[in-house]
Amino acid sequence: MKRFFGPVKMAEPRVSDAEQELFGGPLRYDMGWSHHEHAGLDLTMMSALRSMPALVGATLRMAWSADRRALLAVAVSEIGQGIAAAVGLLAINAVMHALLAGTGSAAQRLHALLPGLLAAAAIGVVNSALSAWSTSRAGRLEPMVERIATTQYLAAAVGVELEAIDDPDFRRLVDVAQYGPASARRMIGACVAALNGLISLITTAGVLAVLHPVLLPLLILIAAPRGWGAMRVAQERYVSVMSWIEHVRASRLIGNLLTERSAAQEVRLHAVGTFLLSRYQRMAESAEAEQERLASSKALTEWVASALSGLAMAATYGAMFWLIMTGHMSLAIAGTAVIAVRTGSASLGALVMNINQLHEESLYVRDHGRFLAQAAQRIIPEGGDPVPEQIKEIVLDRVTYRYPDRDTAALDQVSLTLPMGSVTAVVGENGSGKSTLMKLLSGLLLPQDGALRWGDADITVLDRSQVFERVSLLTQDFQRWPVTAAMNIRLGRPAHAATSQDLQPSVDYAGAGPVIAKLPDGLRSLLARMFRGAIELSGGEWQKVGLARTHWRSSTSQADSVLIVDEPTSALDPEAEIEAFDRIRRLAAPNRAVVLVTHRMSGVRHADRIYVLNHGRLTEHGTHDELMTAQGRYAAMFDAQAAQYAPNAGIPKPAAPTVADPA
Ligand SMILES: Nc1ncnc2c1ncn2[C@@H]1O[C@H](COP(=O)(O)OP(=O)(O)OP(=O)(O)O)[C@@H](O)[C@H]1O
Repeated sequence: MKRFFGPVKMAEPRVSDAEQELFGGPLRYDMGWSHHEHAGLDLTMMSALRSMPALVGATLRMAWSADRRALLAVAVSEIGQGIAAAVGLLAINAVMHALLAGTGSAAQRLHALLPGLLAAAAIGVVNSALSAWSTSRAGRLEPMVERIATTQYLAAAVGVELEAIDDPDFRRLVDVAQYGPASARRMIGACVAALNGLISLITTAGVLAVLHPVLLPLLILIAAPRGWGAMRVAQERYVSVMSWIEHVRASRLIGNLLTERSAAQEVRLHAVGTFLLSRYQRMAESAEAEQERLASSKALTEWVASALSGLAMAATYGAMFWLIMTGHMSLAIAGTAVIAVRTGSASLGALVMNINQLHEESLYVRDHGRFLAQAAQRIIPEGGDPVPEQIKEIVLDRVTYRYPDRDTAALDQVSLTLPMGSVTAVVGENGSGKSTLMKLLSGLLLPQDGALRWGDADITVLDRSQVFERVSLLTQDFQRWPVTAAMNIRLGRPAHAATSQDLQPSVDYAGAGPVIAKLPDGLRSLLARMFRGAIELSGGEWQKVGLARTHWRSSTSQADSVLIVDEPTSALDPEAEIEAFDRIRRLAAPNRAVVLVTHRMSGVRHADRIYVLNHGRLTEHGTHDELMTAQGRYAAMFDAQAAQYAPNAGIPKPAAPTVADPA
């Protein structure tokens, strides 16, 4: 019994050996993120039914705000169809009476049939016209609702703090919620159909109750098992989708890697292709096994539901037979009742299916709603004090930051000052916290301890959008937008209109002139390999376009600002690298502080101040000469790099292996 009526449980994850091998275990949601809000994961029938009105209400509110006239038109036409169905039944009842209970000759009885038949025909015409009207209005509403839900989803995703995007739980919610808009669209159709079913059921039930009171409960008995079956199947499917979503995503990821350009070389050279392909197949097979399990479970549930419904149908006809035999029901009424029970059970069955679809879709709409609610809590706050035009310096005062899923702080009590007009370099080993420091400086992350001040104002009281306005960022993994070269530069400050002439100084500044000259359409060339006629640039060429974008951003604002460059030259050849560092230094202006993060020690020696980060702590700072004299970590890093280029250093000898290589 529990198998059919208990809460839907997630299938025990069966770990495929491919998953174990590639990911170290099963890739499944533990549903923990759902649990904390809705204790006991609301997948019982009653809780599903309880939460549905609110979710249907939310979708209808979206439809109302999209086009209230269309929504009203749908409601009116559906109510009209329901009334037409009841009037149609009454017309049939009149026909039955004329046929079975009428008196007179056959011709007279046929004449008496005519008004009822004509009325039924006219009602049929009205009904189909109303149905067509409803279909056309619902067809208008559906894409609008999907668009509104998608826009809400995207707006919420772009508006949240960077910390939320880095949070794995929130990221999962972002993934799950993407199904919400399409479900909201389908909910409109399901709402319309459910409304139609409900109204025609109410009217049919009204007619049945008038014909004989016992017919109504019997009608409900027929449809109840089907309703239960449909809901149960929907819940099982939802739980399955949720528990397998990571698995599906992982096997899709492997599939994509096999065809991706960036992986093409290793796929071939290391024979990764055939290896991953076999794992992909094994993972797909375990997903297929889950589909099969679901289909068998669905078949069993539906079979039980149909059997129970069939029993109820037999009981109904048995009761009618008994009523006729005992003279409690006339033959004419019984004839109409048979038709009404058939129409009623059909519309009840359809209603149940529609409510089931509503329920299934509402589960996804609920995730969408939950995402919007969480995003609203993690949104970058709007408003705040304006950032003063002149700020003199940006100060970090004993700032600490720890990523949500980490035990140790990425930055620990870091203090530094960035005066306007200066170039500050930050160096340190991999993972020492340089990029985290840049995210804090730019206002993308907020200090968890300590303070970050722009001039005299603490960043927490400032209008963050104005802080962002003042920051230019060039990172090594800057976005390569699949748009034209001109737009790639202009996206540094998209709100600022720009002609090709306006962008030319930025192109010249970045030394990107020869790159653009090589393109078939100059700045108008599309830079995206996936589109026909588009061009792909090399890594170094892209970096020049990135530098031009940064210049465009910096040159379009005169207010005091900060320019952050994080490994800007990683893909540049030695000559271009020297030029690039020179250009970056030249960007330091009286109204601009430049912060440079790099592993290339030659690029930092001319910086006004150099800070050395080690395991999230600032260990040294000073000018190049001061730090070299101090003979600390900086001097060691600088000497190590310089030694590789010293004229008499020769080719550096590889260190002797500490463990003998058996190969
Ligand atoms: N989004 C994140 N979520 C969790 N931990 C992170 C995240 N980003 C960085 N970290 C961790 O924070 C620490 C500092 O990382 P950060 O990227 O700031 O170092 P970095 O000095 O810029 O390194 P690299 O020179 O390799 O670019 C590392 O231990 C890293 O694993």
